Order: sequence, then structure tokens, then C-alpha cells
Amino acid sequence: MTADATRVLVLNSGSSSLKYQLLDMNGGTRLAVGLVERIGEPASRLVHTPLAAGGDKRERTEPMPDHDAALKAVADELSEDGLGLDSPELAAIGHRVVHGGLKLTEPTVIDDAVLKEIERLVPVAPLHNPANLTGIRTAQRLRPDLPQVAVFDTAFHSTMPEYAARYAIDVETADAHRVRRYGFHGTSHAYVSRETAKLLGKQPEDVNVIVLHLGNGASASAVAGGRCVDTSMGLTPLEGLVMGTRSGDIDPAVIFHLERNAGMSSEEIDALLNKKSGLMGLCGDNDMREIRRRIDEGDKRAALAFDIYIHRLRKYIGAYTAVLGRVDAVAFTAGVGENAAPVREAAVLGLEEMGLAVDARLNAERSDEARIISPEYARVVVAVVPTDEELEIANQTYALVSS
Ligand SMILES: Nc1ncnc2c1ncn2[C@@H]1O[C@H](COP(=O)(O)OP(=O)(O)O)[C@@H](O)[C@H]1O
Ligand SMILES: CC(=O)OP(=O)(O)O
Ligand SMILES: [Mg+2]
Repeated sequence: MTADATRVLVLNSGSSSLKYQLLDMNGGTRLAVGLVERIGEPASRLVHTPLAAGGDKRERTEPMPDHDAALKAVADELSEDGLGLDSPELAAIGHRVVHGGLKLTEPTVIDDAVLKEIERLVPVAPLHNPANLTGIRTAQRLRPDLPQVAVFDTAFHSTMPEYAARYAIDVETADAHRVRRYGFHGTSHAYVSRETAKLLGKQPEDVNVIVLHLGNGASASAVAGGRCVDTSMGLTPLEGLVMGTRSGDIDPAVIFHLERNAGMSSEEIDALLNKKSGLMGLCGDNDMREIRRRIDEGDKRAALAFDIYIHRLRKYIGAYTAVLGRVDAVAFTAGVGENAAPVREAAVLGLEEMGLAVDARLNAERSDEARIISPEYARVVVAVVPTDEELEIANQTYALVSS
């Protein structure tokens, strides 16, 4: 890395999306941000915002069959602003990698052994690790000379106590197959819990926070003094909350029942629980905006899907209140958590006895800043704290390559 190479490109490859940011770490400015959605569908859409070059959004809708095509389109957009991947100012590319297993718990410069390990973990992150791998391989092809750094969703949760991480199943079987709870969205839970402490004017060591990361994938975590002590996702990102297309918690016997009595294969059940369940499975829509619109029009299926989503969320708030003993703050984040006021309101409705309440006016306000939405009198602070996985990944990537 040369002394004037201070830029980091961050790639956050989701199952069907690619979010990216180009940052200059010398001063911490964002040069470009963007998103490719609906990768693999006929009308993939790229929205690119060149912040350094005036900031006028550019959009492209065209078929992008996979993450390789999406990343090439992103590279073209960056080139158009003179910010191409060939720039000598680029110091590294940082990749969000969802599953790092037991071995990969720190930001890591990617070599063949790391790639192999990420690949080995594909069965336990089937929607995510393949996309992450494609992103890494394409970036390596475009810039073979640059350090590529992986930052793992599982990392923040790796300090969970054994009694929270271990499933109550036969120990030998579990250990032989590394079956345990890993947890995901860790980069977000870490960032948001720290930002929440800041919002309270305290050090992370001094606060207990429940973080509710509600995006398309959704997870809750209990963070005690800056350390994750429990989280709702498990071996894979399927456990826990009701999500856009994933069921979250179910009785595992549902699977055997469907295998034995509905003649479904394990592949079919996997697809059912990961892609055709959650809000989508319940009402045919996975987008909270659409669900709220339907509820406003009196749609009963959408209303029931919403109630099921909220019921699960409230159970986790209660559970993590018990896990933490003392809760200083509940932080809502990610697409739904940051934007859906009705979700936040319903999640704590009637929980004054637990110290939880939201102020209707504060909850309805819109802002990109972290903010408190609970009334003065409430014992627990309820807050909206926007996540920034890309910034967190850029910081960790740059710290690693410049050390
Ligand atoms: N204005 C909004 N109101 C309600 N929900 C929203 C709004 N904007 C986004 N969302 C929800 O956020 C989800 C995407 O969240 P995001 O954190 O970007 O997810 P992911 O990273 O998993 O793709 C959408 O599917 C939608 O349900
Ligand atoms: C781990 C996970 O569920 O990620 P996402 O929310 O991006 O799908
Ligand atoms: Mg996300």
C-alpha cells in the first residue's frame, strides 16, 4: 500500500443485493454509495450516488444475472466518476462475509485458505456466503494486487457465553459437526450498540442494550457492557425473529413432519423456511411498506402477518430484558427498525411496567440521525439508531491494512 492510498471500497453482498460504499479514510468522507437490487431477476436495478462528484443519483435497470455482473456494473459506474477500481488511491477492498464459523472471528486479509473456509461454510449460510464469495473473487480479478479483507457477521457474537451459544443437544454430535449458535448481523449489532452508548452520553462498558436489527433479515441481540451475551440467530441466519422471507423460530419437528407426511425433500423444506416463509409466506409481501399500506386498506392477511411479526419481536425484548437484568436502552435499526414507526410503537405497547414506552410525536419524526423516541419518564431509553455496516467494515479494513 502506498502512502497516498487512503480509499476503501466496501462490498456488502446480500442474497439478492449488493450494497457498496467508497470511502476516503483520510478524513472519513464518503465518495460514492450505491445499491444493486434484484440480482438474478430480469430487471435488476442499480442506484449509484457519486457523492464526491455532485451527488446526482444515477439509475440503471437491466438484467444482472449474478453478483459478478452486478459488481462489474458497479465498477463501470465508479469509473464514470473517475473513481474506478484501477485507482492507485484504493488501499483495500472490504467485504462483508456473513458466516466465519469458529475460526474466522477477526477482520482477515483474504488468502486461499480463508476463501476455502468461507466456501466450507456455505451450507450454514446458503443465501449469503455464495454471494460473498462471488464478490470477493470478482474483486480479486479486477484488482489482484490489492488486499481484500473479510469482516464477519459472526465475529461480534463469538464471545457469547457457552450457555447461550450451545444448543441443548448431544454434545458429541454437536461438536463433531460444529453445531452451535453463531449469530449474524454482528457488525451492525456492534456498531449500533456503541452508537447507542454515545447517544446516552456513556461508555459502551457502562450500558446494557437490546439491539433490534430489523431489515429483510432480522435479529435481536443482548449487549452487556459492549459484549454480546445473546442473539436470536443461530447456526444459520434462519433462527429467531420473523423476517422478510424466513420463518425464524419454529419447532424443529415441523421439518420431520413435512418430510414424513407431506413428502417434501430437505431441499424443499430449506427453500420453504428461508425463501417462502416470514412475512412473505404469511401474506405474500416481504416489504413492511407494502404490508402497512395493505393494513391501512383493511387487508386481514397483512394485519395478521404484522401481528405475528410483532408478537415474536416482543417475546425477544422480554427474553433479553431477563438475560440482561438491567436494560438501559432498546435500539431499533436497519430498514424496518429505522423507518417503520408502527413497528416500534407496537413492539413496546403496554410495556410501561418494564420501563418501556415510545412518545408518539418523537416516534413519528423522520431523521437520519440517532435519536431517542421514549418519553422523559420512561426508565429505559428507546432509540432509533441507524446502522452503518459499510462504515464499520471500512474502518476495520483500513485499520488492518494500514497497521
Ligand atoms: N420507509 C420504510 N417503511 C417501512 N419499512 C421500510 C421502509 N424502508 C425500508 N423498509 C423495510 O426495510 C427492508 C430492507 O431493510 P434493509 O436493512 O435494507 O435489509 P437488507 O440489508 O436485509 O437487505 C425492506 O424490505 C422493507 O421491509
Ligand atoms: C445474515 C443476514 O440475515 O443478512 P441479511 O439481513 O443481509 O440478509
Ligand atoms: Mg442488511
